[in-house]
Amino acid sequence: MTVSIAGPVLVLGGARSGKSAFAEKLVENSGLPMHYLATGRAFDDEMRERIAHHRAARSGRGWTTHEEPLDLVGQLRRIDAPDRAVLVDCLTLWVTNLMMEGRDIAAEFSALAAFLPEARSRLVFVSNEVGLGIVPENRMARHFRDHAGRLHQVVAEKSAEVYFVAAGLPLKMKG
Ligand SMILES: Nc1nc2c(ncn2[C@@H]2O[C@H](COP(=O)(O)OP(=O)(O)OP(=O)(O)O)[C@@H](O)[C@H]2O)c(=O)[nH]1
Repeated sequence: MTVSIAGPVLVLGGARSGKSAFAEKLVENSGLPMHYLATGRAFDDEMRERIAHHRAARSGRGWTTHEEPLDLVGQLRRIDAPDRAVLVDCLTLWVTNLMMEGRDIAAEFSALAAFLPEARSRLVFVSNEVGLGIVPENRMARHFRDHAGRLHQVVAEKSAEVYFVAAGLPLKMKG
């Protein structure tokens, strides 16, 4: 059964919540050509292994993979096309990469917000909800948490559907 994706979709959740698997299922059920845009970078062997595992799990299932750690909006524009689904995994790693490179975070978020209503492809964004714990002691972690929270609000506002996934169970929050 195909289930259409009406507009941008945001899938939030904690680590190992099952958010990526749920987002992949949404895209696979759309019946559209499937593009996976990874923002993650392999900094060490453990991350290299995780990425290899994800690539192996997607292989043979019809996914085209793109890797773009920084220029998310540029890459979304480059691959934008009607009748195509694009899964972005994940927004929090994008924020991490922008912070590490000292990029203008507000300008990047505005560019994404401006692109969303123009997008022709069906977009599904995965992101980590990192704002539920105690206030981090470290300044950079506090900034990261604030940026992620702001970005989620921006994307949620422009999304047709928003989900929160915990323990593998999706809770629909919008749409
Ligand atoms: N560079 C690159 N990164 C990838 C690729 N496939 C997956 N990733 C990254 O792997 C990350 C997810 O890895 P995990 O840490 O295992 O997943 P998780 O977010 O903790 O767990 P879930 O809640 O189940 O999604 C994503 O954010 C992607 O950016 C790929 O082909 N290339």
